[in-house]
Amino acid sequence: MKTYLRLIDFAKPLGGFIAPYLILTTLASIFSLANFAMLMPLLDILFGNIDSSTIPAHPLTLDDFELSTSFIKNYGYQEFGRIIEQQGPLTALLALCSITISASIFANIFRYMARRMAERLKGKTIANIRQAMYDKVLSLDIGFFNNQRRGDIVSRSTNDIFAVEASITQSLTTFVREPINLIVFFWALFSMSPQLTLFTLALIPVSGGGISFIAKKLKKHSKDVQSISSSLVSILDETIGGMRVIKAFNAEGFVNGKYQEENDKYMNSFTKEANRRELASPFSEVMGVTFVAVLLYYGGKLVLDESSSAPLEASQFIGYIVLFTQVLNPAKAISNTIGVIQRGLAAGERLLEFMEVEPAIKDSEPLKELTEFKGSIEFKNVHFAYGDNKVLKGINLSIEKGKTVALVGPSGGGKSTIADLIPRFYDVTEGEILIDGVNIKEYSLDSLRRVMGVVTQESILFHDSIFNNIAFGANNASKDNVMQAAKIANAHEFIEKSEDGYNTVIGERGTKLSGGQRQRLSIARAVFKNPPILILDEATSALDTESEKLVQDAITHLMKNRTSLVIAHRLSTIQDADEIIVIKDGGVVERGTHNALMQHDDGVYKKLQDLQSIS
Ligand SMILES: Nc1ncnc2c1ncn2[C@@H]1O[C@H](COP(=O)(O)OP(=O)(O)OP(=O)(O)O)[C@@H](O)[C@H]1O
Repeated sequence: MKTYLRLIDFAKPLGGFIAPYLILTTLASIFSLANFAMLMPLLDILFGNIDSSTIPAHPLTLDDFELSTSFIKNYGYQEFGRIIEQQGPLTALLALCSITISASIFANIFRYMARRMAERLKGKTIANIRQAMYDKVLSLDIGFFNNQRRGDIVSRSTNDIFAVEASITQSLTTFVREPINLIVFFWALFSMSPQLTLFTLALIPVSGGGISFIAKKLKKHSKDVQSISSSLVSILDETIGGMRVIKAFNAEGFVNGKYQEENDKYMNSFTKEANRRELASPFSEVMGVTFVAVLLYYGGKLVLDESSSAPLEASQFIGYIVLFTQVLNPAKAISNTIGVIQRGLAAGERLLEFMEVEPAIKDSEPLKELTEFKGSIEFKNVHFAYGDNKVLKGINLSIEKGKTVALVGPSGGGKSTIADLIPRFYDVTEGEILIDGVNIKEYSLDSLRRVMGVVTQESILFHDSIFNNIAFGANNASKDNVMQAAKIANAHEFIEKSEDGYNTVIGERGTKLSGGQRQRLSIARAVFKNPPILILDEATSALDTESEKLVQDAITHLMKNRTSLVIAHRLSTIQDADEIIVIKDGGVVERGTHNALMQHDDGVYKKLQDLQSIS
């Protein structure tokens, strides 16, 4: 119930929905009741039970109106009697049929209007949930995504949202609409024969109990189906992302086997769930027919037994049975909805579980704004671990304003991790990082990240125009500024040659561009942002000489007049750095200028340098 109430929150505000929906539904229900009730006078006209003798000695007028079936019946029969007397039974039949059609038209107009409202609510709910999911994804820290499969999140935001949406809106509409139908129809049934109606009411809990038992059984399987289907999305996502490798390694069969295995699991779970779900329908069907049969027997006895205290006319009894079948529909709808809700709740729990994840990195109060970078970035005895894996062990370093510090060292030593700590992609586990003497945790994340630009080893581009990729995150960027940034990053020329220039849409993750072009766009993006601090994970090693020179030039332009932390893989690029820090196994093993480090004959830097000059 708690889950349900929290999910309902996404459908809010409900104020504008409930009242009009209630009114429209009540009107629709009253008109359909009128529609079905016409059967009784119809039968009575055919059997000759209505004629001029049904006009009482003191005819009823509308002043005598009261909301009871007996008034409506007597008044109606009196009027039909009049028509038969004056114009014959055929005209009365015609009048009756016209009333039936009109009632049906009105019932359907109101029902349609109510449905439109319900659909709008559905659309709104789904949009709200999607937005909340997306907001949550954006708010989470990078570390979260290391442990979570992407497909799982994608699946939650599609399959689970649909299940939740169906269950919430269906429950809201069913639980508003069907009780009204039940009240209206039961009111009619009750005033036609209290005895018979009390009898049916006593039977309802029996079928209700059976149906809710099945609904409970449904819930467990739904959870299995949802989680397997998200695993399928994950595999598909990984397959598309890794298509080159799959093909190059002839691994189609291998990945297909994995997919098939999950798919079979899905099929089995799905079938199990569907079998149970489908059981609900025949179960309630048989229940309904049994109901009617019991009712036929009991009601038939009342019709046949002339001496009964509450005798029933045959036409009334037939009318009663028809109305009663209409009561079964809402009852069935309610029981179906219980099944849908159970499924929705299983999906809803998964969604809420995701929405409850607190980002590990967030602003702490009171906040300081880092408006301008004035002095230095300092690492003081910084330790860091990914879970239990201790990666940094007591790093001390300082980058003065305007200087360039380069990190070099063997792969896996912790260089990228050091870089990730400055924009707080991760938080230190021990020690502190200061900017202008203040712990970076005291600054707002927004202002901290505003003063720095990050160029990563892998150029991350979005499926959008080149213009928007360069001006990423900025509203109303001017064409001149974007072009200027592209020129500095040596990207202007190739952009101009692309089919639509700056408006060319690059494929997903920039697949339509070469590696060097992608990197120059990433650099242009950093130039455009124009941050005082630059964090650069160099990736020139993957490029050919021509392209590398263009990228290297771009980087040199980018670093001009900035404070930079550069992770260098090609040592030739950082020889002019103010300080070179050699990182190995999570610690600083050497530091100094290029010339100073080259003096240590058996130093790590010298060895790395020698290795690279051989290759
Ligand atoms: N997201 C992560 N989750 C867990 N462990 C990680 C994660 N990223 C890196 N590591 C581990 O942390 C250690 C340091 O990695 P890091 O990427 O900082 O090294 P690096 O010096 O930048 O290496 P390279 O030069 O190859 O890029 C490695 O042992 C790596 O396995």
